[in-house]
Amino acid sequence: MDLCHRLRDAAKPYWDASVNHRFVDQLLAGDIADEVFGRYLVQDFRFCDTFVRLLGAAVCAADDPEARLTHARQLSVLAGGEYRYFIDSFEALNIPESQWKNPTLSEPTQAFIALMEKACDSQDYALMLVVLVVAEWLYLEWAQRAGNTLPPRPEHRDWIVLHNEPDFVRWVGFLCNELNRVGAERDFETLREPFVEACQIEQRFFDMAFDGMR
Ligand SMILES: Cc1ncc(CN)c(N)n1
Repeated sequence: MDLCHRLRDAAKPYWDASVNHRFVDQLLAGDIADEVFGRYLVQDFRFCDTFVRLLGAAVCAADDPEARLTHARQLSVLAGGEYRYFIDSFEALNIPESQWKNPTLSEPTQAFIALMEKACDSQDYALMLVVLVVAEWLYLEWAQRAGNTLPPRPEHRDWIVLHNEPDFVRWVGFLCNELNRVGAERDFETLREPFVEACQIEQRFFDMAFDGMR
């Protein structure tokens, strides 16, 4: 079994709970409450801001010119289509700028930002890849649960498609190959710990969307 699959196995309870979370069930069915989805998107917009910093740090830390360019290309996706998605969705959900610009950060948002900043500050490419792999591979797995019929509302449908379209599949494949490559010589425990922590936060992030709801 390759390193990424060993890491995923080590985090199995949190990984599976996230991929099969009721948030995902309701998003795929298109019947997620606007209040729940809106709360999630406002927090996720803040997550994505630090995620951009993490990708920028990976551009600096990567040990291979081709890998640097692949990370740089993905930055343009975040700054382009994904940014547009957030702005359009805030409008569709009637969330004013005053609410999404400076929200109070939820506990899992703070925890994820702290984990990403720690990886940035470490200048350790393998640690950056651990967080990138969890964030992207776990999202690919839940988005691949989508069947042929996607929900009709663009804010639901596009969030799924952004995470299962062919370019995203290739991006996740690249990240996993990179972690398998640069993590091969590393002590497993030093990678397992942040990997499991990131999976735990992913689960709490979906939980948070239902805060105050039944
Ligand atoms: C919390 C979280 N984790 C992962 C992703 C996918 N980039 C995201 N948008 N938000």
